[in-house]
This record gives sequence, structure tokens and C-alpha cells, in this order.
Amino acid sequence: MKKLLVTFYISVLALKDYLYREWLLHLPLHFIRLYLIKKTLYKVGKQCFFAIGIETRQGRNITVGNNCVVNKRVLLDGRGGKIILGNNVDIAQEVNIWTLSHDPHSDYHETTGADVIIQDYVWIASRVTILPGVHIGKGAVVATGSVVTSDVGEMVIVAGIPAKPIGLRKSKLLYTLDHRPWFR
Ligand SMILES: CC(=O)SCCNC(=O)CCNC(=O)[C@H](O)C(C)(C)COP(=O)(O)OP(=O)(O)OC[C@H]1O[C@@H](n2cnc3c(N)ncnc32)[C@H](O)[C@@H]1OP(=O)(O)O
Ligand SMILES: O=C(O)C1=N[C@H](C(=O)O)CCC1
Repeated sequence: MKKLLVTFYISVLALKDYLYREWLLHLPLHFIRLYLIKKTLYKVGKQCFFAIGIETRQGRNITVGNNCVVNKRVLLDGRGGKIILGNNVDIAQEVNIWTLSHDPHSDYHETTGADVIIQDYVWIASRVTILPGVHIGKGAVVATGSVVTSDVGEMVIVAGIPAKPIGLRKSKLLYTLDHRPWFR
């Protein structure tokens, strides 16, 4: 009987998670998504935008600063450590940010985890993957399709797999992101 109750409880939690991720975070009204995301994450700053279909894991490890844009189908995985986004961070579509991994050499497929820190004015272009433990410095840019395996310095533009510097960003970073469309 006890086993049955535990199974039932786990199923209810899984259903709740599914409804949240696959239905509620796909609602076209941003204010509803923002309300739910604010309840899930540790902290969300002012004037942020979360597009349709983002996925968060262990949201209490995730902090988002002011004026951030998190685009469609972005995954923020807080299971292995903290994810900290500064202010004016722009994350394009289908970016995956991981704090959890496995030790490939472990006999028991053990997990490893580390924080990911992304500082102010970083722009992460579409379909980038960021691995656990990476710190990305203020104003840096990660080009589309890159896999970021190590730290990125301030104002450095990186690209490729693994991401390597391809240049320096010349912008004076005078902008404030305020991108909050209704249906996106
Ligand atoms: C408004 C929006 O929706 S934004 C989100 C959607 N758009 C995107 O995701 C596209 C974003 N754009 C990128 O990612 C671009 O790669 C940028 C803007 C980062 C390129 O930055 P730039 O400094 O202009 O780089 P530039 O084009 O001069 O290329 C420099 C070198 O890096 C290489 N490079 C540029 N981008 C990439 C990339 N994504 N992957 C691998 N190599 C790259 C170039 O081939 C070039 O190599 P070469 O010197 O051997 O010829
Ligand atoms: O219209 C869009 O799409 C935008 N995408 C940016 C991005 O993905 O970096 C943010 C601002 C507008």
C-alpha cells in the first residue's frame, strides 16, 4: 500500500511538471509565463522577457538579472549548480545551458556539476551549448552553433566547437534590452 501511495505521489509530481513545461510555458500571454517563471526561479529582475517554450530545471538555482531576453526553446538546467545571468543578457533561440554532466570515466556513470555565470551584456546566439563550470565575461558574444567548454573573457567574441576567440566586441554597450513582444 505504501509503495502504491509513493508511486501515485511521484506520478502526480511528474504530471504537474509536464503540465507546467509543455502547456503553461507555451501559453501565448507573456505576463502569465512571467508570473510562473518568477515563482519557479530563485530571482528574476525587472523587464525580462521569456519566450514561449523555455525549459528550466531546478529553478531555485537560477538567477536572472534585469532586462534579460531568454528566447524560444532555451533550456536552463540548474540541477548541477547555479546559473547566474547578469543584466542585459540576450539568449537567442534554442540555447542549452547545462550545469549537470556525467563523469565519462566513472564506473557508475556518476554525475558532476558546476555553476555557470554569465555576466552583463553577454549575447549568446542561436543554438549554442554552454557546459557546466563556464564563466562568460561582461559583453562577450558567443557565435551561433558554438559549444562553450571553457571561460570566455570580457568583450571576447567566440565561435566554434569548442568555442575559440574570433575577435573582440567593439560596442560601448550603451543599450538596455526591452524586448517584450506579446506573442513570441
Ligand atoms: C536578432 C536575433 O534574432 S539574434 C539571434 C539569431 N541570430 C543568430 O543566432 C546569428 C548570430 N550571429 C553570429 O553568431 C555571428 O557568427 C557573429 C555575429 C557572432 C559573427 O561575429 P563577427 O565578429 O562579425 O565575425 P565574422 O563574421 O567577422 O567572422 C570572423 C571569423 O569567425 C568565423 N565565424 C563566425 N561565426 C562563426 C560561427 N558561428 N561558428 C564558427 N565560425 C564562425 C568566420 O568564418 C570568420 O572566420 P575567418 O576569419 O576564418 O574567415
Ligand atoms: O526578434 C527577435 O528574434 C529577437 N531576438 C534577439 C535574440 O534572439 O538575440 C533578441 C531581440 C529580438
